[in-house]
Amino acid sequence: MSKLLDDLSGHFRAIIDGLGEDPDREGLQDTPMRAAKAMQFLTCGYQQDLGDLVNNAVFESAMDEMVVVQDIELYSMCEHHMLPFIGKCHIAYLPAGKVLGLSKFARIVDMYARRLQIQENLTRQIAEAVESVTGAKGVAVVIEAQHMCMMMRGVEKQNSRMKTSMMLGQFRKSQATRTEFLTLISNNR
Ligand SMILES: Nc1nc2c(ncn2[C@@H]2O[C@H](COP(=O)(O)OP(=O)(O)OP(=O)(O)O)[C@@H](O)[C@H]2O)c(=O)[nH]1
Ligand SMILES: [Zn+2]
Repeated sequence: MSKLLDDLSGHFRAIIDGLGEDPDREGLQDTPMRAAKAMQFLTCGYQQDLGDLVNNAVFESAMDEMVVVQDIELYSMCEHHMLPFIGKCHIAYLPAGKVLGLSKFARIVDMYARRLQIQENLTRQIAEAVESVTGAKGVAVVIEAQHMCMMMRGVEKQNSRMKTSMMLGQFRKSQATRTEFLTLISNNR
């Protein structure tokens, strides 16, 4: 077992103790280590590298129209409360001679989502990553998500959703390109 995991497990034991629970009672004995492993998984994006993740899956293509990958599930952790926010991510790009392997969009989303985040920064980081690996003429990212810190505590609003968008290159310059993207993702919902 790694020292990091052992340390994290010790911290979770202290949290359980701090909550007034008995970390040694039967049901909780393995909980600190389980929680440590779960938290390590939920933040494993810190250990990933964009180049390794894309693994050269960038292919030459004469395709120069918009490509959209819609409804990529997203699970992240808000950096203010360390509670989950959950939603969907839509990505579009205008290829400039190169297209990216389809699964890599989801991998890029996960790499940045599995960190402590705010939704706005997550949206920007995904857009910039897609731009840097594809050299696209434009990239657009929209995320719609629900934040557990708004639902389970605090203002306790169950139906509000946060929508964020990041438009780069042609998507920022051209209203028509932006509208085409937003129309495409609003169909078939
Ligand atoms: N902009 C943005 N805000 C977020 C995100 N996740 C959580 N927050 C907000 O971060 C803010 C933190 O506010 P604070 O007043 O410091 O914390 P708090 O007392 O727990 O706030 P309440 O949630 O209002 O009870 C809250 O308004 C949260 O709703 C996010 O992804 N983006
Ligand atoms: Zn929060």
